[in-house]
Amino acid sequence: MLNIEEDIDNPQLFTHFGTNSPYWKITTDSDALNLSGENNTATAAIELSPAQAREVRSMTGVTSTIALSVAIFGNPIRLHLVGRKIDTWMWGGTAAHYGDTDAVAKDLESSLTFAEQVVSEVNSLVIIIDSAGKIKRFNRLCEEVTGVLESDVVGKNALDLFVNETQREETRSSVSDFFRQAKTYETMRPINTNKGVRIIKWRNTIIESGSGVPEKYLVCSGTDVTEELRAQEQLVEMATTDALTGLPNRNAIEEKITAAVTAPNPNAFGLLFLDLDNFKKVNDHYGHLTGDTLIKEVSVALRTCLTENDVIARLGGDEFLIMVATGSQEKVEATAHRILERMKQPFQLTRAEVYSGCSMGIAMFPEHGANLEELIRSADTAMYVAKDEGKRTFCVFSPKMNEKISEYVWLDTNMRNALAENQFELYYQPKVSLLTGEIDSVEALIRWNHPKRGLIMPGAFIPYAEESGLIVPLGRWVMETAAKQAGAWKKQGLNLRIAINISARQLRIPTIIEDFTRAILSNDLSPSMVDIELTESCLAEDERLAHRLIRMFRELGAEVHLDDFGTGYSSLSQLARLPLDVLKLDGSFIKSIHTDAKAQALVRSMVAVGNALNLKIVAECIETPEQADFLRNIGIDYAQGFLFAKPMKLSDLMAWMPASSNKVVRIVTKRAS
Ligand SMILES: Nc1nc2c(ncn2[C@@H]2O[C@@H]3COP(=O)(O)O[C@H]4[C@@H](O)[C@H](n5cnc6c(=O)[nH]c(N)nc65)O[C@@H]4COP(=O)(O)O[C@H]3[C@H]2O)c(=O)[nH]1
Repeated sequence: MLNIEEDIDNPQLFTHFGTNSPYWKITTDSDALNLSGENNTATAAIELSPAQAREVRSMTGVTSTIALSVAIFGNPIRLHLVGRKIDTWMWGGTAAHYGDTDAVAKDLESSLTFAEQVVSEVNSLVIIIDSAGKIKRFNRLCEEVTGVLESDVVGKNALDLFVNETQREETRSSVSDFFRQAKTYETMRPINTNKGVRIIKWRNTIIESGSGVPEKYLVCSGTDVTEELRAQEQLVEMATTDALTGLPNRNAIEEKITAAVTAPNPNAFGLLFLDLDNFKKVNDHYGHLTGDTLIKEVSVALRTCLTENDVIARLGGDEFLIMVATGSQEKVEATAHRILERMKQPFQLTRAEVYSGCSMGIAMFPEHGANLEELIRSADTAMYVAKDEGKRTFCVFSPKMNEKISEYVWLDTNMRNALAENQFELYYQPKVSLLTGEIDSVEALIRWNHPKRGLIMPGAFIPYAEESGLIVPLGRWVMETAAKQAGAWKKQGLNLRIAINISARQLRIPTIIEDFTRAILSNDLSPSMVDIELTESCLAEDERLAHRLIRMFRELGAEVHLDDFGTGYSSLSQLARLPLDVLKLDGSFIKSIHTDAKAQALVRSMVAVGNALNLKIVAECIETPEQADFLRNIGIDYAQGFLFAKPMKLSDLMAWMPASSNKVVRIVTKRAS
């Protein structure tokens, strides 16, 4: 271990400078070696020979030692200088005189060399700069990375050399703050390297100089984090981007919305929840690849309808969320209109040209939600209402919509139990011959006896059952119950046909024909005892499927009736193609039939169509004898309505039949098995 105090054998330095290790410096413009004590208390200029001065000036930026034989005020002394090149024009360090000078100097030099080697070889960029921003050290890695040699940069301003102009002033002030506060800190800076601009993470620490004039230095050790940052960016991008469309994903837009609503003075904005209409059909029909292409095309199209301040994200499937950067509801609605207009144009996909409408819900901040969850829920609710209102439209949220949604939630939980707990019941409404008054058949109409709510009519739950898929088990139950009833009547000697309603959604059940056949056979019936009522919407959804199933029902012996005729869009040619038995005129035409000439003309033309196609015609919702007379006079065969009988429970129907001799002449048994 080095003990400087004990090794002193010459008191000269202490006598002159008040210290055994005065500071030394030499500049480019003079060969005098300047020695000075602590706080410049005592100074001396020692003339060196040109060779000695050259030797001192050969010291590099890396600290090293040299020994010189000089005289101080005439007294010879062997001085050991420890120091380095400090500036482009100055060298400096600490001078000492030791008894075992060579050994000590060697020891010191090897420690310094070791430290220098560490600085040089360490796998970090190391730059040491002084409080004026001038470079003191620039290690090997810095040289490699920048292609600049240490000897060329020592004494030059680090910021001017390596920090780009835009960041220079900011960096300059943070460096001087740093010298003032002398705390270690980390910073990330782009620097120009021979591989282009790289991002370096710097750990900056202040150290006091160990030699020469006491000075603070900034030691910056840096690591190239460009790749790491890039990887992080990629991760962030993956976590916030929808892979299919490249749009922001749910996380990304939710973050934006949260930031917008939690800002100190939040601005009003609109949220637009968008869901494609009939996307499932495209997927089912053309396959998922085409479905994906459609989603991509739609995302491009949607962007063209937005301003650059709006944010659009794909939430998944065919759902998009748009944050419209305006506080005005009118402007959000204008955006929705633009989208609807754009979506009227077809999308050209590889295998097909596809029209894809959309339904949208709008929620405004802060009126329709104070936070992310409320806003998205409101926009989503409004979107569902838009779907419910016939799709290809948008709705602005209103609190009333929540009632509708809570009704859906109620239906969802209660309908599932209702089937298991036998709460459904079939009512029967007779269809009579207008000419004879005979009962032709009955229509089975479903009712729900809820233990608390009482009797619930089908209009209140069938649409929901269709949407949720509950229509599948419910429809099967109707089929089985109606067949069982027809079987029971058959056993009693009463051959009364029952018509059941089948919705468009039910036609898509692959086992529908099988279910029908099983219901008929297990009740020892012929299918001709059960008729099928389909609405025009069944034809609109998938005409080919409807056509095929109608044929199959008829091959089994069932009659197929087209319900609510006149309300849909069946063309004459379409009607002519369908193998139907009966056209059932919609009740809406009947209401004013005996007074309104327009309604009369319409009904007459529908009757003409029916006759031309050789179809039986049934009119529904007959409430007055005048309506019945008019319809009879224009040649309508059968009718159904409150005038004859309301839909009745089984027991009421059975009670009504025998006592109805003034209304019902007799029960007809046509095509009975
Ligand atoms: N104002 C008035 N109304 C009359 C008159 N005569 C009959 N009605 C009503 O008109 C509707 C006729 O049934 P729909 O057109 O098949 O229309 C049915 C049918 O589309 C559907 N539905 C009923 N039961 C079932 C079922 O088991 N399955 C399916 N999928 N749908 C059903 O629910 C709709 C409504 O059924 P309901 O409420 O029972 O309403 C029935 C019936 O009660 C009348 O003179 N005046």
